[in-house]
Amino acid sequence: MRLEVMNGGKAGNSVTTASASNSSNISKLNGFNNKQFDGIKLDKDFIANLPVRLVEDEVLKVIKENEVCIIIGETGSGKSTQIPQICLDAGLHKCPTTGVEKKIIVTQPRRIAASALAKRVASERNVKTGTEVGFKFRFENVTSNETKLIYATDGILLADAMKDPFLTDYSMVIIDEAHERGLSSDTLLMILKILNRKKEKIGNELSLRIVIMSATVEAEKFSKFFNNAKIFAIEGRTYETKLFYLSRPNLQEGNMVSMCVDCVLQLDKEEPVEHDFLVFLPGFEEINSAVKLTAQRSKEKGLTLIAFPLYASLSLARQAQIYQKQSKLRKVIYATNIAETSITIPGIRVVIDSGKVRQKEFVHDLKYDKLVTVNVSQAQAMQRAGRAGRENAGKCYRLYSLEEYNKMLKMPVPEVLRSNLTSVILTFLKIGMKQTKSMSWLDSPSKDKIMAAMRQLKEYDLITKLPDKGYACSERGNIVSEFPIDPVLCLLLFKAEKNRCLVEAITILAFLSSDPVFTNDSGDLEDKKADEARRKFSCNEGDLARMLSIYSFYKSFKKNKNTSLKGDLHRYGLNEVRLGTVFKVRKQINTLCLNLQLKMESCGQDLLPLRKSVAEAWPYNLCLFDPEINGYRLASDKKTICKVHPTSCLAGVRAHAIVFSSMMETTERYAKDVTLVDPSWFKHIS
Ligand SMILES: Nc1ncnc2c1ncn2[C@@H]1O[C@H](COP(=O)(O)OP(=O)(O)OP(=O)(O)O)[C@@H](O)[C@H]1O
Repeated sequence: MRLEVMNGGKAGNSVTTASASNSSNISKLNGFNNKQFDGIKLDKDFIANLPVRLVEDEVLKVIKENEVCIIIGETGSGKSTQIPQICLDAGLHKCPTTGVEKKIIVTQPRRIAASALAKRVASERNVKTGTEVGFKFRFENVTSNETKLIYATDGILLADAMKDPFLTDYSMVIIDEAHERGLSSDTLLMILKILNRKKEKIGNELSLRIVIMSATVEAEKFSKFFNNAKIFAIEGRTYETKLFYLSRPNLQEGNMVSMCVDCVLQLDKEEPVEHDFLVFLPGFEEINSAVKLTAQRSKEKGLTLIAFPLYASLSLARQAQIYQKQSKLRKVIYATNIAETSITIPGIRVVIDSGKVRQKEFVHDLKYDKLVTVNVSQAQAMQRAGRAGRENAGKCYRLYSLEEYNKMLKMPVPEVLRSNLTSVILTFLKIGMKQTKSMSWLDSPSKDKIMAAMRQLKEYDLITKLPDKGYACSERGNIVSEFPIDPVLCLLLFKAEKNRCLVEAITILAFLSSDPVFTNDSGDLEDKKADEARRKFSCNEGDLARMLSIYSFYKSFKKNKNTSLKGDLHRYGLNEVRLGTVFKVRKQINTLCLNLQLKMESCGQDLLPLRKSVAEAWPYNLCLFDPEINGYRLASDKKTICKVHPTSCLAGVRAHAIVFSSMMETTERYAKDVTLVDPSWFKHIS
């Protein structure tokens, strides 16, 4: 198939004010040739000519003079790597009033960006990562006492804020890629605003600087939110990215994978072999298919293409493969939106954008999350295009027409508007807010949704009414807010403690808050092998029971030092890295339960108490089998029908009643991680 494309101009061109166009410097800087450090090539002139560096003094002045400011600049202009260094070199890691040494923290929506940026900045400063510059995310802390500049995921800073809302360890917080509007970064901004207001009230002097950065942020909205904070725009981009669109609207939605692979094969004929490709697809299923198809087609045609997957649940080691230089081979990386912001992958000169992204949406009426595939926003499309043209001029092929692009939303829908609000509200109450009315939202969810979340929190006994006015976290709510898991999932702990099976519940929660452990999910094994593995561990009681048997299998292998854990687990169709994560999460939950002095009891082989606990914790997730439709109906809303997910132990079993842990909607609605229950148990559950 010949892909018809039309030239659509260049990426960017949206900002004005401090002009720093350096295009005249670029031709002589092609290629990095100065110095090699940590495997990354650096060029001092190149850095000095980044648009941010050309207006360095103005940037610093704005940051110094304003407690809160918003900085916007094109992709690749040097925001994420240079602004934190400018601040560090100016001593802004010290408390502005007392001069005490603190830290600057820069938040990123994703782990891969946090670690890549820290490594890049450490290299630029000629220091080892983890000394002056480090990074932090769940289960990974590459910082030390010396660290003054930390790149971290926004979830990590949010966890810090829950413990210390005044963030006293930091002199400065930089929220990068604010346009993404993830739940953690929005919640953080709301906490920072409250913090600011509180400081004003108690007459505190300047102690924490806040900088909000993005290429595409809705600057005015953020400015208004922070009391008309100063906006500073940096003009200029390093290299051009030429945009191409389909000449006609894309009507082949179901054919996204083959369309992307066709595009890769076609461009392979046109582009020099040293130009690597980055292809954006919505999820790991499409990515694994695309990697396989590319390998197959490349072999058939004798092409020199090597394809890599990139998505969040891949191990960090496999993610890092994308950075390896491939001599005489063209690297083609198929990625989710994990590669959309902040990262620079050396060698990428061409981006192919399917225009789709997969995201979670909460169905408020029925109280479950569904996964949907939607069009990206224009802001996301711009970020994707921005991954080319970082070391040299680049190209971006959009697999949609200009007309389709113009119909896309300008900005992504903020996660707070499509999420269950229970955890956000719990966070607010935890930091001392008493009323939903006084919570400031960047985009306020509807009153109905806020009220529904409050009802759910009350129902689950996570909040209590205060004698005067408003609410506070209940004892149970305080406990739940300590856990790194969804509050609703957490309810299982309390029911299990009562039913004397907390040990089992902890293991299950560790599995439910980690990625699936069967290897085909990471593309390592054929589906057939993973299916075999699933059958091997299958349990009549359902998928949560299967998790327990996988866990004890893993533990016994781990104990046996004579065997090769990796080889054995692989043979059994299990992913060692993911099981390792489950192990760590389990340890974390276990420690929290011990600290809280919960009764650590096990139900042993008899899983009845555990199944009852599941029924009591998630009664809304009860589904009853309907032979007429050969499927299930949600007990709380009979119109809602679903199937058991094909990867479940109970797929194909006509069980009378089941409770699911999550629901997934693709072309069909699937109950996932299901447990066999008895409908009579529900009569006693309020
Ligand atoms: N890990 C890296 N390897 C090679 N070059 C890099 C790396 N990180 C950054 N660069 C170079 O530094 C430039 C500036 O990167 P930086 O991430 O600071 O820009 P940015 O304005 O934050 O971009 P974005 O908005 O896309 O995140 C990039 O265009 C790239 O040329």
